[in-house]
Formats: sequence, structure tokens, C-alpha cells
Amino acid sequence: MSTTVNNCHILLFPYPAQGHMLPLLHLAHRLSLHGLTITIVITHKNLPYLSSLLSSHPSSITPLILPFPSHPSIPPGVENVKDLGHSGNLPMLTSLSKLHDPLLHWFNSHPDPPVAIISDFFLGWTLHLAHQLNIPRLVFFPSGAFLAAIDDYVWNNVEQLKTLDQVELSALPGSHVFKSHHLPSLFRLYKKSDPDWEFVKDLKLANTKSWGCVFNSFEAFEGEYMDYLKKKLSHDRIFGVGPLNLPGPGNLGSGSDLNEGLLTWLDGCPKASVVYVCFGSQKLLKREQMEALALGLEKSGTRFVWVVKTGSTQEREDGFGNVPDGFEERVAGRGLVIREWAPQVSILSHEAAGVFLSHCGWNSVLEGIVGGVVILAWPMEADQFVNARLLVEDMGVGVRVCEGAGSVPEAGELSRVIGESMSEAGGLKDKAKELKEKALEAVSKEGSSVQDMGRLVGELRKLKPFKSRIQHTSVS
Ligand SMILES: O=c1ccn([C@@H]2O[C@H](COP(=O)(O)OP(=O)(O)O[C@H]3O[C@H](CO)[C@@H](O)[C@H](O)[C@H]3O)[C@@H](O)[C@H]2O)c(=O)[nH]1
Repeated sequence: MSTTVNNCHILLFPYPAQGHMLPLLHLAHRLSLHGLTITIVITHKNLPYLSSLLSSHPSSITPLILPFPSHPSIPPGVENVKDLGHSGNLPMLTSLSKLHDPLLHWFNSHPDPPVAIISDFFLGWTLHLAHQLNIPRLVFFPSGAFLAAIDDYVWNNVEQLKTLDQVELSALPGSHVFKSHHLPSLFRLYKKSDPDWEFVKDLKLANTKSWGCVFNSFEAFEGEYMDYLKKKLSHDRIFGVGPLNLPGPGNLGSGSDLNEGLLTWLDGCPKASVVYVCFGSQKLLKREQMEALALGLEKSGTRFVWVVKTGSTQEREDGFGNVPDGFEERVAGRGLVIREWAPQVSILSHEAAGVFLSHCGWNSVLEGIVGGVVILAWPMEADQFVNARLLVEDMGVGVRVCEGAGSVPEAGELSRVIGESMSEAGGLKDKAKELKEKALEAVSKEGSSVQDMGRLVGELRKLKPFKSRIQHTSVS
């Protein structure tokens, strides 16, 4: 092992879903640039996601490869939520908790084990592991501080809130009111006394009880929610270090750059003239949604890039992810359909991108902000209604065009909103540009996220080595 007692050695534990894993790997990149030594917990099938990180930091980042714990609802060979869909989160969460004992064993047999654990907010059980090891756990939120504040409130008051049709968040900044079906999905699905759901409740409550909270967010976007958490949790180990996934040199990259054809096409489009359409790493649209979207894009007459998840053969036979017949021919020249995966960060940061039709997954939100584009929000599930509220109501850089995973937008209305958002009407474009500047300021010299990253590294460096902690504990 390459670690020495002088190094600050940290264990990072990502949750195996693209929207969760990618930002935590970007955090690993940044911590490594600050000279920290990092071990990343990973299972075999997810190891390829680490390849560019490991080749960028061969001496300071090491994978800890553990066998994936089996689960009756997870088919053999599946180790990532992308192969299970959102309903796969519950079995994935419970399955991964079986890594507790192998991790305890690894720590106890390591000559120079980590001084802290930073783990995804779906891995709250690692707080108990950290307590057993007498080291701190920091929670990494792949979503925002607004969501963290809401999660903290609703899970601490689950009995009173579960039966309400709408929840008033009067204790939180902005005093927002949410319909119950717009609250985070895990809260909505929670079933009292069911052991799996009680486990979820415990891991959610463990997040804000952790020693520190790290957000892929920034002061000018979510400062009031981070301040709220500092006050509520009575400590200031709340760190807004984002946006983490940035285009350009010195960054880890998203592993997928613009190919020549796409780059040439975007280069040939006027500035801010392209609508980019993508609903994250896992959302498949049903036939009616595909048809409405295709018609809306066609009627709008604008240039667009549409990323379509096509799903399995069975899902396509069931009508999911099929682009309507003849559509691509009719829009040829002004519209591109890309199947499965597109280099989103590169597309959004191209000057031709002007509008982003998004499900408002947190990574997409930040990537859209950094791209300086107007966001057309179609929140569907999870944290997306909360994220859309921030974009549309709090920041004024977005317009809501549809709501719900099963909803079908009205094609005429969609084409009208697309057309309007491409124009200067409403000052949305100016606000989007302003927010982009603030995001870039946060991650440049002396910016709030650079300072918080420095504060985070400073706090981690102060932690005692694991062995001396054990000696200290046994003596006292
Ligand atoms: O064709 C694609 C599709 C996605 N991405 C990237 O994949 C990530 C997708 O993340 P996100 O926008 O957050 O969406 P989901 O994949 O849906 O993420 C899940 O996890 C997020 C973090 O917790 C939540 O905010 C979302 O609601 C939840 O659905 C982003 O970095 C995208 O750039 C691509 O590069 N190309």
C-alpha cells in the first residue's frame, strides 16, 4: 500500500448510479489535486467508471474492489442502478449495506487506514460503521442543499407529514409549500414498520447527523439553504464545493467528448440557437410522451439535439423509447436524435446551446447553469420537483413545461414555450447568463466553492490517524 502516516487518507464510497457516482468521482479528483490519498469502494462491474480517474491519479487514488453482495431482487451480474431503474434503489440500498463487515475487516487489517469516510447520501449506514471505527463520516449529497434541508425536515417529522396532501416548509428559507406527491420519492414511498423502509428512514436521518455535509452546489445558488443547515445542525462543516463537473482543461472530463460530426454540426449553428433535450441517465419515455415531444420539437421549427434512451428489446416492444416513424427524416438538417448517451457537458457548454429541456436531475441542473442556458423543466420524480422549484421560482432561470413521470405534454404548448424561450422574452436568458457567471466565479480563485474546498481539506487534514485514535480510545 502506498499510503504513509503523513498522508491524509480518506475512504470514498460512491453509490452505483450514474447521477450519484460521477460527481463523487469529480470530488475525488479535486481532493487528490489537494494532495489527499484516496481509496474508493467499488464492486467489480463498476470498476470501468473509475478508469479515467485512476489513470489521472495513479499514485494517490486506489480502488478497494469488493464483491457485490447478492440480493433476491437484483439479477446476477447487475451492480448498477442504471440496469434496474429507479425501483432498483431499494434493493440496491439494502444490498450494499452488507459491505459493512468486509469494510470493518479491511479497516482493521490496513496498515494506514483512512481517517474519515465520505459516502453518498444513500449510504447513511456508513455513519454507524464510522462510529464503530471512531472516525468521522461526511455525507456527499449528489443533490442540493435545499433537498437536504427538506429531507432533514420530512424524515424527522415523518409521522405527522406522511398523511398530508401538502407540506408547508415554514421553518425553511422561502417557506415553500409542496404537494405531497412532489416531495422526494423515498419519503413518499416510505412504509412504516416495513424493515426495508425503516432502514431507509435510518439512513436518511443519519445524513444530517454526520460529522460534515459536502454539496455539489455553490453559495450564490444555495447559500441560504447551506446557512440554514449550519444553524440547524449547530456546526459549520457544511461545504458547497460545486459545480464539480466542469468542461475544459484541469477537470476530470465527463469521459465523452464531442465527436467530430456533432462538433461540426454545432459549430455550424448560430449562437444559442439549439434546444438540447435529455432526461438524465435512466429515464425511458413511453410512446405518448415520445410522440408529443417529437411533435412539439417539429412544430417549434428550432434546431435541436434530442438524446433518446431506447431501453431493452422488451421495453421497446412495450412502446418505450421509440422515435416516431419518419420524424428524423422530416427534421433532417435541423434536428439530431442521439440514441442512449450523448456528451452532455460538452453540448451544453457549446455556444450553440441555448435551451435545455430537462428532467431537472441535479447534475443536469448544474451542467445547464454552467452552460448558461435557459432550462425548460419537466420534473418527473426523486428530487426533481424540488430542483425545478429552485430553478423556476427561486432563480428565475427556468420555465416549467410539464410535471410527472407519466405525464404527456401538450405538443402545441410545448412548441410555443420552446419558441418563446429561444427569444429574449422574460429576461430568462440574461438571468441564465448571470447565474453562469456566478457559478464560474464560485470555482475560480477565491471563489466560495474554492474556499469551501480549502476548508474541507483543512478539516480533513486535522483528523488524527486511525491507529492513534484506537490507542487514544483504549487509553481513555
Ligand atoms: O446522454 C447522457 C445522459 C446523461 N449524461 C450525464 O449523466 C448525468 C445525469 O445525472 P442527472 O442529471 O442528475 O440525472 P439522473 O441520472 O436521472 O440522476 C439521478 O440522481 C441525481 C443525483 O442524486 C438526481 O438529482 C436525479 O433526480 C436522479 O434521477 C449528468 O452528469 C449528465 O451529464 C450524459 O453525459 N449523457
